[in-house]
Amino acid sequence: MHVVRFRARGIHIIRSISLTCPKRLPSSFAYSSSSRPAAAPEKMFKKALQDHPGSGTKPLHQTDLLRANAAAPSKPQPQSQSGGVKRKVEVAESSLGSLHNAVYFDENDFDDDLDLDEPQPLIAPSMASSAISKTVTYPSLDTTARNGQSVYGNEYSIDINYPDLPPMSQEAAAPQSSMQLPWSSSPPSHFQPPVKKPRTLPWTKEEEEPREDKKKSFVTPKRSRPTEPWNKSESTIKAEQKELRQEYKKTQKSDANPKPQDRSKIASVFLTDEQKAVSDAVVERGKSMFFTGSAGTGKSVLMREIIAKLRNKYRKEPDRIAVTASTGLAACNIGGVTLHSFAGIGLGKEPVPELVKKIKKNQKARNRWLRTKVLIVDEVSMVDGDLFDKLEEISRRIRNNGRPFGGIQLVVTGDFFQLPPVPDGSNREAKFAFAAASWTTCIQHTILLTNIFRQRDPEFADMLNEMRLGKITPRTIEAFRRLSRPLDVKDQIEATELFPTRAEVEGANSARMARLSGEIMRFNAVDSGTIQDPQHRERLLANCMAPPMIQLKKGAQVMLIKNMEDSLVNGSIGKVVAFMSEDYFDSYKENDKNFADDATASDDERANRARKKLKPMGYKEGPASMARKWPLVSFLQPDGTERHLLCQPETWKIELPNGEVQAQRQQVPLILAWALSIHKAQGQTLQRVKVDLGRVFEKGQAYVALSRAVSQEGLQVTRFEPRKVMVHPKVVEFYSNLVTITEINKSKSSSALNPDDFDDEDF
Ligand SMILES: Nc1ncnc2c1ncn2[C@@H]1O[C@H](COP(=O)(O)OP(=O)(O)OP(=O)(O)O)[C@@H](O)[C@H]1O
Ligand SMILES: [Mg+2]
Repeated sequence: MHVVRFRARGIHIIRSISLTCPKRLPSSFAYSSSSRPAAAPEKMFKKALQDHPGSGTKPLHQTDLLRANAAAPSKPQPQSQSGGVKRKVEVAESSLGSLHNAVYFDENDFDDDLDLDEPQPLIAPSMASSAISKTVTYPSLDTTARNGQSVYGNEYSIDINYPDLPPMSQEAAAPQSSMQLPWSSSPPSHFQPPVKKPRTLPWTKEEEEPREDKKKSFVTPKRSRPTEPWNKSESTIKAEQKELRQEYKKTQKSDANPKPQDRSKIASVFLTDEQKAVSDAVVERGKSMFFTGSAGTGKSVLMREIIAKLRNKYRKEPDRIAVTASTGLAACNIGGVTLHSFAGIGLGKEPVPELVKKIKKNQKARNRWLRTKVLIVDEVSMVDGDLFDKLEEISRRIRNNGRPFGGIQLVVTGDFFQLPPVPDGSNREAKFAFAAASWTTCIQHTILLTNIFRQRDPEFADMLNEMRLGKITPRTIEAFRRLSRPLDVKDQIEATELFPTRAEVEGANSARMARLSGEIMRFNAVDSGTIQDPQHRERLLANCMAPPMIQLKKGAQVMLIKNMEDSLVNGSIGKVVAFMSEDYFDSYKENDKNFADDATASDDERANRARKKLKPMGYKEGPASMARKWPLVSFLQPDGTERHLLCQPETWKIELPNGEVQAQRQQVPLILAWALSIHKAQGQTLQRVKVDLGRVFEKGQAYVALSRAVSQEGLQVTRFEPRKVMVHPKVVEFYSNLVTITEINKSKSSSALNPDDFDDEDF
């Protein structure tokens, strides 16, 4: 891949001009295509990461451009279409405050730290979920990308041979909160993350070689006859010793070679060159970066990788990394806290000196500011510019360090074409973070990611990119209007309808639930954490993806809201097929031969037959049936297969950088998914989506909603109106500075970038 650097106003673009079809990326993805050979992208990138001096507010001169090599892109990049976007863009009315209240979580996102000094209870481990799978043919299903949060479900794996990854170090794999608390007397094993035991139904046996531990659980271990220790013969002792040695060898072997499934769960995603370049710049060189790109360019995947690597880098001082996001929902998704919560500024309305006083009074908040070396900010498009400036000044003052952001390294991501900052109730128009006075001094490098992973169809990706930039051609308008037809689906999974307001979502989901017959099963969350005040805790958890209570019935359409395994990820859609206890579920595998003929039966039939067959075998309905029943969900996978998961409670944490879990929720990892709010859908990848554009009212909403879909076949759009595609002119202007390189390269081929421009001295 060729990498070109462009520097203007403190902005660098690392752009792939040529994808020489890297191992992991099918060449159909070579969006930005050129046939020139690559020239040491690593070196060029190093050059691109040259320390940025001072404010970086130089005006854009063409002489500022550097070229990595003589290869100009043979075809303009999709993003480059915004270059010179001068057309009038529609701006939505500002009086939308009431609608915002219905959609966004306003003060719920902004907690204060008053209760931080309360004692910390031990954290309960999350319960394991169990998975089973079988193959079913789903006609006309798109087989494209999975959910945005899956770093394991690499949808291109069919095309590419990946090398085996080395196992991740334990420090990297274990979440921060699993570290032993210094004051605790519990043994270290109590702080290890719970081991998940995937469970397999018998009919999956032919497809999947059972893992070592499963094999063990099926086989009754050989035991030597009990003998009094003083009454053992020499040969018995020798036999026992031999057995012990073999056992020991086995355990050693399995420790050295993690099971394939475990490895897939902890394995890193294969980053593309541009993603890797960003990761190296952040982790190895400590650069302050903003990486952005269209929906589906892997920003979230990259951010998760960066967080994992940084956690590994600072494994001895985990509180050096602060993981934050603009909203509670986004924070919950990456296991962090809101930016407000991290800062300890409450709503943050006061002037900086008052906020500084407030923080200084709060020892924990003050310590956070002093200890933090890297501040991660996800979904920055919803961070207010004035807040960014305030935080920058607060950091300098509290840390007594005059460098930008008090010397803290910033790692920021998001797409400003997506949802904008939440208005604060005043009439003031929300200010984007990039418009903050301190933005250019704090962000040393801006990187535009260009490979779109979510949509494999380049035509669809182009349509969405036009929409993103607010520059829709008549041809694209026509194409979107053609998508008003109902989806042609032959299985049970319906398209998830996206709505702008929560009320619409709740209305749609309850109407569908009411249509189902059958018993309602209610699942209440178990909340805990260091915040003892129930209201405060509730406020913190209000933005958690998992609801405090969920009602389900057999046949309910649900979305998985946690990454479980490579193909069962946040965003997977499925149907509840049964409710059963863990013991009952286990009975399947223990009696697998009895169910071998069940492959064609429905899950209900299977469960009934199982019950009948188990009874004569000594299965008692007693304790097992009294035990808590969990939803068994049949999930649809991108390749058209079906996979079953017994959905037992998972844990969501609101965790401070020092590992303190302010609040946590244990709940079944499901939400109803006939309908979903656009706010909750942000960041998701969905196979089947339905959007009524007549309802959208906010800039970026239409783009966020439609760009969740992976294919045109899986997208239904009604009332498509170009005027509904609202783009903020300031965002267009900001991005136009990032993408004018193609134009400039085209018009000024003599200023072709030279590889020598990427010498290391530039750093
Ligand atoms: N390097 C990669 N290799 C393969 N697939 C990837 C890679 N990076 C991302 N993906 C896949 O692309 C899809 C979109 O990724 P992701 O959600 O990170 O995009 P995003 O830029 O955060 O999108 P959005 O702006 O909508 O949040 C996911 O299915 C993810 O698994
Ligand atoms: Mg994302």
